[in-house]
Amino acid sequence: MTEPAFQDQYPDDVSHCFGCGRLNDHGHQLKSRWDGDETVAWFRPEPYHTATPGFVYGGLIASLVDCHGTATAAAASHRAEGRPMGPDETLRFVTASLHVDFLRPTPLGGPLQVRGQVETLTARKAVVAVSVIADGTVCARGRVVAVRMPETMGATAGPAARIMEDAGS
Ligand SMILES: CCCCCCCC/C=C\CCCCCCCC(=O)SCCNC(=O)CCNC(=O)[C@H](O)C(C)(C)COP(=O)(O)OP(=O)(O)OC[C@H]1O[C@@H](n2cnc3c(N)ncnc32)[C@H](O)[C@@H]1OP(=O)(O)O
Repeated sequence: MTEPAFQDQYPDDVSHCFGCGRLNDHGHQLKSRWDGDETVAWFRPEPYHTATPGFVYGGLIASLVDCHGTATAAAASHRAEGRPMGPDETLRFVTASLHVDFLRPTPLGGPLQVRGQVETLTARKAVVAVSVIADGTVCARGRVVAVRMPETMGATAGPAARIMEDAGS
């Protein structure tokens, strides 16, 4: 049986992210899982994710790197601390820094493989290297610095909570 994706184990209050939130009907709903010591996610860009005809928009690629990187940070922290993932037991990370190198045009049409490797991990911070691969060719490489989420960013912390409620999500 396939393991549930990291993002499917996030508690509701952090599941509205445009890149990966399972409660965001308008978002990408990226799903990341372990593959040995690395992590992997698959995403098939739609025709409307175009940069120039036939190629994927770079902002979408950055979004995939971002959400796969932060999810990898959360999962790696759980693994390192020997804590099971789940809605009551959450180590939450947000993006402090997002760097992407676009090595070659990314073809639109097939699935993209997004792979993550943890470079460094401390209690408060993870650095994750991410590759975006189309048909076996690495088209973009990124690096995400993910930091444990401040309490002030939770969904119940500000105006966002009200907006989400109004939107019915
Ligand atoms: C597997 C199961 C999982 C289960 C459960 C998981 C739960 C899921 C939880 C959550 C999911 C959320 C959904 C995903 C989100 C998607 C990603 C986004 O779009 S997030 C939005 C964009 N990001 C922001 O809006 C942050 C805004 N910035 C901040 O709030 C702060 O600046 C923050 C928290 C990033 C840093 O806070 P400070 O400034 O108080 O922290 P200081 O102590 O200065 O830094 C901590 C460490 O980070 C480094 N650092 C900080 N900023 C850096 C930067 N820009 N570049 C490099 N390093 C940086 C520092 O050098 C320091 O490192 P040293 O500990 O000394 O090694």
